[in-house]
Amino acid sequence: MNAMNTEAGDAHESGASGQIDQNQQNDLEAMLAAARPGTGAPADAAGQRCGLIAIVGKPNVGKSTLMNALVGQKISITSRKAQTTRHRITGIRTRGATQFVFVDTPGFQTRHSTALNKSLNKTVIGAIGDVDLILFVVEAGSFTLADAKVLSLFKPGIPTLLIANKLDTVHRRADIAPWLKSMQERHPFAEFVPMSAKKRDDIERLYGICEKYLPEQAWWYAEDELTDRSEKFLASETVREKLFRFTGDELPYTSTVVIDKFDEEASKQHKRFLRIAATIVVERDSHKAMIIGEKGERLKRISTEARQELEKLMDAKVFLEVWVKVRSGWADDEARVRSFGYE
Ligand SMILES: Nc1nc2c(ncn2[C@@H]2O[C@H](COP(=O)(O)OP(=O)(O)OP(=O)(O)O)[C@@H](O)[C@H]2O)c(=O)[nH]1
Repeated sequence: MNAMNTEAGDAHESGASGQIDQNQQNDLEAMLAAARPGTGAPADAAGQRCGLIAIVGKPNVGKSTLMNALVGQKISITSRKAQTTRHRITGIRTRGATQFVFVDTPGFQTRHSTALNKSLNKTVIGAIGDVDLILFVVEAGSFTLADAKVLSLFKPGIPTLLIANKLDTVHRRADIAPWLKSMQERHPFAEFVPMSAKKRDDIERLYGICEKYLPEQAWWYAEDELTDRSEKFLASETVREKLFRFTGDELPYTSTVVIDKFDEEASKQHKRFLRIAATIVVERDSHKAMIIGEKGERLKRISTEARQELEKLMDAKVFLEVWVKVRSGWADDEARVRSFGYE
């Protein structure tokens, strides 16, 4: 794009001095239109960069917060509760000549080894095998066994940045330098980035650092695309976020949301009308009661907030039904985990 912009500038100057004729002007406009993203493959990818970036780390270190800040809009679901991100989610951001394609990964579970956790760990390994850059996120000043287990999965050869996140919570900044030195001995990190995913300036700096590691190639997506996940997936993530928000720390992370119906129907009153049915699957009757709440109040709030958010997200009128079902022990049952879509 840079090359194209320069040519456009030159043409404008010569046009102003009367040196460019109408045919040349038409040719130039056609050439610029062909190079514009979203109108088909660029005719000339000169100067464009594009690549995959995996954001990896143990649960709760701030991976979703980081990706949302980098993509500039909420895509992945964040919450104070660990393990809310189960799926591989991509966020896309195009800035200047560079397209950053982010892969968020589930928190790496080391403590329990149920079928669900094994499936999560497989997703992490799958996500980092074929990327151009890994952002390994840890909490600044801390390195635990869980961090070490994630780090041990990395294949040599993929440049890895150590993202020392939540720097704003470190009171003794003097401790960071020796800690970084000890990290240098653990892995050949390409660079160290002490930062806070909640600080705009740090996010800006991070784009500049990541850019260098992405190969020169034509963009894969249109300039304004943010995610390639389906609306159905976003619907289940939205219900799940509300579920965890309204149940706090009481509900185990093994609870999940399955979308049973996602239909777009014709409507005279609304430009889009979506009929969605979701089932929250829990392990125990007591969890079901907790979600439903006194006289169904809690489930009503979960559904209402999810519907309102989905209407904004999908620019549509949404009719949402939410059910709660008990499936005891499903997190231990490999076939069931697969039937819910966690490969
Ligand atoms: N103070 C501070 N808090 C942060 C920062 N980044 C993230 N957090 C908080 O840390 C908590 C966990 O953040 P998430 O982004 O959900 O973490 P995650 O790594 O995606 O977690 P999982 O989905 O469980 O794998 C949230 O309460 C965030 O608000 C930061 O830079 N500073």
